[in-house]
Amino acid sequence: MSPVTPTPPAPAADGPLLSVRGVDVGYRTGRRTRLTAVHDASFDLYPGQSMALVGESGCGKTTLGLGLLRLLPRTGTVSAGQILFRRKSGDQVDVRTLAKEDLRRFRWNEAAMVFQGAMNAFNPVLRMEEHFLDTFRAHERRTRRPRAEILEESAELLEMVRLDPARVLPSHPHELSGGMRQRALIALALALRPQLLILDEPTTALDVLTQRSVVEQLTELRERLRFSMVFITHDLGLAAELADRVGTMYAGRLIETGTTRDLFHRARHPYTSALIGSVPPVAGDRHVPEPLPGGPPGLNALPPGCSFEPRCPRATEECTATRPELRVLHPRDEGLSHAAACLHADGAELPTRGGHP
Ligand SMILES: Nc1ncnc2c1ncn2[C@@H]1O[C@H](COP(=O)(O)OP(=O)(O)OP(=O)(O)O)[C@@H](O)[C@H]1O
Repeated sequence: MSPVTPTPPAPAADGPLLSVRGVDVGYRTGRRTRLTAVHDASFDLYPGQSMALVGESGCGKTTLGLGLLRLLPRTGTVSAGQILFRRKSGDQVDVRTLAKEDLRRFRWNEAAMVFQGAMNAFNPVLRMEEHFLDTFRAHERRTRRPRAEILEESAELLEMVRLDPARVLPSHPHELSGGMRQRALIALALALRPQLLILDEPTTALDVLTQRSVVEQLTELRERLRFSMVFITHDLGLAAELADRVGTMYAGRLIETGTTRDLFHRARHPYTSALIGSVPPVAGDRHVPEPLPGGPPGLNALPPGCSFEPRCPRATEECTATRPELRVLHPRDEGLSHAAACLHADGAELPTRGGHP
């Protein structure tokens, strides 16, 4: 079988692939009511970077991920900000302004999403080969290609994620294991060589060994195809392993961003520190996990100051009145600055007991 088509060179390394600026995302919750689930999100993602979004349930990670590709449910909208994306052509577009047809081409060709729980992503009545044929035919710019040619390329994609095409292509989704489906979904998402892959809890439904192999394959694929990744996870071990950058979200806001090392070793926001402290370490360091009591505030009843203040061991009176902005503490190029939204971010070091790399 012919080798997989060589990867086009990554876009000019002189600018970000994705520039998210002041993005708000909300849902309509009633005839006159709205809920802002993501507030003022801003970050730059450069070609080849992998960024994890972490935080407790309901903090807005999935909403932000879906918003970036305008894949929100009907009731959801990106209501403010810009999502600037450098296309393969080199032009920069604001994803918010793409017209329907252009948006359809943008997805899969330039950016693709791997959803949580691969079963729901596939149509149960279609064989896997149909899913590949449909994806290529619906999104490719080229003129209609013969079925055999597309299937050959699909087989190469499946081999790339170490699946046997002869077994997978004729099967229906339910005839495959969860791990096989998840890998097939990753292969499908990469079919048109997008520059950006957004993964929402890519390994959650899988057993530990299968998780491991999916993680290894993602790492390998990223080295080979050089796409950028934003992945949403509850699993801090996965974040430490797959990401070179992390963004912590709390109550709809990005409250700390930096390199993986910054967040796991030099966290400057008490929430990041508590989140890391609340899970067992991946390796080494035998700290006893300390649960983080309470939960994030309701999004329509946010406290006037810092949203984390009611749970924060460091909170002072000032924190009840002033909402801290995400402030750069350690500037670096390529979106890698360490920034935290805490009035006391310059204070004493916070415990980082994660034992993560
Ligand atoms: N379709 C929707 N309609 C209304 N509100 C929604 C909808 N989807 C999500 N929300 C609300 O938006 C907020 C953010 O949810 P989101 O799923 O983005 O958080 P998350 O951090 O990804 O959580 P999880 O880790 O559990 O997936 C939550 O308060 C949630 O209830």
